[in-house]
Amino acid sequence: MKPIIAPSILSADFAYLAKDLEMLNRSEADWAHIDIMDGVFVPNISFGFPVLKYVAKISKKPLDVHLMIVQPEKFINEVKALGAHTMNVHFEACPHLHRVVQQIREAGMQPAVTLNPATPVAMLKDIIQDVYMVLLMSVNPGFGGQKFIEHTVEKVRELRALIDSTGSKALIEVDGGVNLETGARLIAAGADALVAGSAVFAAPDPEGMIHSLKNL
Ligand SMILES: O=C(CO)[C@H](O)[C@H](O)COP(=O)(O)O
Ligand SMILES: [Fe+2]
Repeated sequence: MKPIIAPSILSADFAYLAKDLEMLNRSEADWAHIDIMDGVFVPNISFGFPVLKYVAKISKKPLDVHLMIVQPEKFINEVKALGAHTMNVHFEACPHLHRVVQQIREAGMQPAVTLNPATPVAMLKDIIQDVYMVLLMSVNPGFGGQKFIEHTVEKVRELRALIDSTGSKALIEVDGGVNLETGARLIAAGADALVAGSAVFAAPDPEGMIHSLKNL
């Protein structure tokens, strides 16, 4: 099966965002990955809902929303109003993760749990049956264009084993430093979905790069 490809608009040209979103609409991308940062959970601020309202208007791709913010449960209604497909919340930002996952599902979105590089896969044991997807960060969240953390490949294998041993249907998505080389190894290890920011938007032919990632 071909991987799900979710280009991250964090690396798009914000001055010409509509142009980049229209490129994504034409491309073989499956989802548009949306990185929301609050300057508290991560040391950077990206964009918020007033901007994303227009992104949602132009994008024809389902939105894969990655919230790098504290108390993400406060924004379930705002994410829902965007028409988001997936709402990714960080394990490290949610002391009451089970409740947040339930609330996301009740709001009609697919709940996904994201792990920082230093959070072990084993922490997911009691939530893996309840989530649509697990997003493994392969860089420390906050910035695009960082170097891929090698240990993520082993984490994908561990997560695949956990999913298979519990009968969960959770998808495995990986985010950070994904390109054709790291992407191929992640898929071989059992990843279902790849997020790619700079690999797509800094490529001479972004649409061609999405095609190449899709056909890894
Ligand atoms: O969540 C993120 C950063 O926190 C981004 O999705 C990720 O960094 C994508 O950018 P790149 O592919 O350039 O690493
Ligand atoms: Fe992301």
